[in-house]
Amino acid sequence: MAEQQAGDIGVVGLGVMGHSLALNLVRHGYTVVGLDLDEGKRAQLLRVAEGRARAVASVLDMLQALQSPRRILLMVPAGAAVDAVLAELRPHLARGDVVIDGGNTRYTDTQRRMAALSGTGILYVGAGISGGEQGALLGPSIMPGGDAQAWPLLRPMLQAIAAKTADGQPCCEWMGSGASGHFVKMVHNGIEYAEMQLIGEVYALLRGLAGLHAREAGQVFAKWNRGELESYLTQITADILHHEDAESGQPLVDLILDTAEQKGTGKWATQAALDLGVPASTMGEAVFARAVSAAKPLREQAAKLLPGPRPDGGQGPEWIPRLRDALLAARLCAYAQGFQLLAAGNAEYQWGMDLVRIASVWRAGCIIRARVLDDLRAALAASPPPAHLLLAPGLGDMLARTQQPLREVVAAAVLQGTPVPGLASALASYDGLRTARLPANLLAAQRDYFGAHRYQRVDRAGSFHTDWIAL
Ligand SMILES: NC(=O)C1=CN([C@@H]2O[C@H](COP(=O)(O)OP(=O)(O)OC[C@H]3O[C@@H](n4cnc5c(N)ncnc54)[C@H](OP(=O)(O)O)[C@@H]3O)[C@@H](O)[C@H]2O)C=CC1
Ligand SMILES: O=C(CO)[C@H](O)[C@H](O)COP(=O)(O)O
Repeated sequence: MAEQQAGDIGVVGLGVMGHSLALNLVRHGYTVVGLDLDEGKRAQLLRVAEGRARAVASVLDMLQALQSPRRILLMVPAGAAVDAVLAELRPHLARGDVVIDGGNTRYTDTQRRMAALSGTGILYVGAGISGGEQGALLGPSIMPGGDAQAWPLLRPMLQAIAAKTADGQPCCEWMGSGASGHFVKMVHNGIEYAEMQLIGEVYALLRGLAGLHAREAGQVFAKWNRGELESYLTQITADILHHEDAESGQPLVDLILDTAEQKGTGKWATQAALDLGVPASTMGEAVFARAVSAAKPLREQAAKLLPGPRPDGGQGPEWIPRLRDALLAARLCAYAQGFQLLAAGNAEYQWGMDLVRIASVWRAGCIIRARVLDDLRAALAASPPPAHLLLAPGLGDMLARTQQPLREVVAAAVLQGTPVPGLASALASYDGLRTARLPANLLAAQRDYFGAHRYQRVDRAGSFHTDWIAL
C-alpha cells in the first residue's frame, strides 16, 4: 500500500478469521489496516499481502491510518475481548464511524453494546460471518445487521468479498435492525450443530448397522453428495472418512478421541429457542450430545455396567438407501426448526428480517450450505408463505417419501442400542407437528389437579377448574 494512501477498513484481530478476511479484502482492491498485538501476526499479514496492507499495534495508529468515516471490523474472540477493544476505540471514534463486530457474539451482548452507543452517532453492526478460515479467505457468507445507515458504507465491500451463488448473487445481505445479524448467525450455528449430529449418527449406523468400514462409509457420503443430500458438511464428511493416518494406515477418524467441544453458539441458539417457546429439539439434542461426548470416563465406566444391546453391523448394506432418506428427512426437520426460531426472534424483536433473504445468503460460503436450501428458499418465497416450512408443498413431498425410512432407521437404532438423539428428535418434531390431538389434555388436568392452574375444554369456551380430590 502506498505510504500516504488512507486505509479503507481496519481489521482488529489478525487470527484465523481476521487474517483471512484481511487478505480477501486486499484481493478485492481494498486497503486494509490490520491491528494485532502479536508481532508475528502483523508480519505474516505484511508478508502475504505483498505491500497492499498495513499492520499496526495500536488503536490510535489504526484510526489515524483510516479514511473517514472509519470502518473497523472486529475479529476478536466473542465476549470480554470485544468489550475491551470497544472501550479502547470509543474515546477516539467520531459520528458516522462504523464498528462491525464480525465474531460469533451472543446477540444479547450486541443489544447491550448498541444500547450503550445509542445517541453517539457511532454506527454499530453485528455481522455473522460463516465459512471458517477458507471461507473467510475465498468468500464467506456474511450476515450484517444493526444501524441501517452503515449498510451503504459497507455493502460494496462486504458483497465483493462474500461468496457468490451459482447464479452470481453475493451471499451477503442486510439482515435487519438491532442484533439481527448475530441472531441469524447464532441460528445458523444451531442448525450446524444439528446437522453435524445427524451426520454423526448416520455415520455410526453406516458402520454399526450396515457394517461398513470408514472408507466405505466415506464413499457412501461422497455418492450422497452428488444428489439431494449435497451439502458442505456431507462433502467434508466424505473427505474426512477417506483420510488415513500416515503412520498406522488406519482411518484417521478411528484414532480421534470421541469428545466434541463447543464454544457456545449452539447452546445460545437452544437457550433462545427455550426463551421464545420454539421446539428446536434437534438443536438442543445436538448440544446435549456434545455434553454426553465430553463425559468420556463416565461413559467408559457405564459401558461395562449397563445392560442393553450392542451394534454388531450385522444387518448389511441394504440399509444404505434408508439411511440416506432418514438423513434427508431429519435435515429438513432441523432446518425447519431453525427457520421457526428465526421467525420467532424476528416477531419478538421486530428486526424486520426477511427469511427468504436469510435462506439466500446461506446458499454458498457458509458451513450449512446445502442443496435443500434452494427448496427451503422457494417454500419461504411462496405467497402466502407456509404456516410451517414442513407444510410447504415441495418439502411435504420430500417428507412423504422419507418419513417412513426415518421411522425405520430410528427403530432399528433403538433396538440395537445406538444412541440417535438427533434423528429421534427430528422424527418426534415431525410427528408432534402432525398430531392434531396430543396428550397435553392430561398434562393440563394434572396441572389443575395439583396447582389449580385451570384448563380449557374442547366442547365450550372459557377456563375451568375441577375439585379433583372431592370427586
Ligand atoms: N475460526 C472459525 O472458523 C470462525 C470463527 N468465528 C468467530 O470469529 C471471531 C475470531 O475467531 P478466530 O479468528 O478463529 O480467533 P483467533 O483466536 O484465531 O483470533 C483472534 C484474534 O483476536 C486477537 N485478540 C484477542 N483479544 C484481543 C484484544 N483484547 N484486543 C485485540 N486483539 C485481541 C488475538 O490476538 P492474540 O491471540 O495475538 O493476542 C487474535 O489475533 C470469534 O468470535 C469466532 O467465534 C466465526 C466464524 C468461523
Ligand atoms: O462459527 C463457526 C462455524 O460456523 C465456528 O467454527 C464455531 O467455532 C463453531 O462452533 P463450535 O466451536 O461451538 O463447534
